[in-house]
Amino acid sequence: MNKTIIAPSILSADFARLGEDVRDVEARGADWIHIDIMDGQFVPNLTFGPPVVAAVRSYTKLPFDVHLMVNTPERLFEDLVKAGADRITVHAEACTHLHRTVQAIRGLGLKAGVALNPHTPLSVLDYVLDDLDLVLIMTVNPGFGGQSFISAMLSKIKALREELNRRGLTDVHIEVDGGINAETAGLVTEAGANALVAGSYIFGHKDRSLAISTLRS
Ligand SMILES: O=C(CO)[C@@H](O)[C@H](O)COP(=O)(O)O
Ligand SMILES: [Fe+2]
Repeated sequence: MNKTIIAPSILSADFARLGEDVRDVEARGADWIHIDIMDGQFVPNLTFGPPVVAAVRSYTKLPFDVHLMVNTPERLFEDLVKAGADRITVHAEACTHLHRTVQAIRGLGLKAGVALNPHTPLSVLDYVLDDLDLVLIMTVNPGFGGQSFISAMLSKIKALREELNRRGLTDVHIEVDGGINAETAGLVTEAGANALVAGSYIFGHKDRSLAISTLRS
């Protein structure tokens, strides 16, 4: 895992021209498309569901990295597979049976991730870490784009990287999400993150190619 993965979050795209915005960030060097699904329950905001994911699928060949900020996420899995999702990340805080939920994602042939809110300790992953493809460390409280990075998350990223190394799990991605920009990207990669989600920084930049290459470097 050498190259840092850049995943623009379409929460900050223009929803009236979502397909074109997704095509545009692919052309400008993005690696994954990060798709935030919110239910208005687990988080106060409400976005969209599988039909919108399916509608943008034909605009890009990039992997769809779906971040589910919903309660009982299992109910969406089959529709997300049909819509063309490649990776599904659920919140540990939203799953009563996290191990079973992770197995369900993998059972459908997708990559499985677990996200942790800023207050959630890494220890909730102790008995599931070996079954994951990705851990998403939230660097803001989930629900909205454009919030400020919580710097206390740097020690959490570092501790996770150390634990993954200790277990020999060098292929597990550490993704970060929230407040990632030209300043914070260096801090999180230094701490051990290798996949960076960025919404407002990329979609709000007048030169998206430069925004993506800046985050990657
Ligand atoms: O999951 C979320 C927010 O809950 C994100 O993926 C946001 O879309 C990140 O936005 P920025 O902080 O990069 O503007
Ligand atoms: Fe997200």
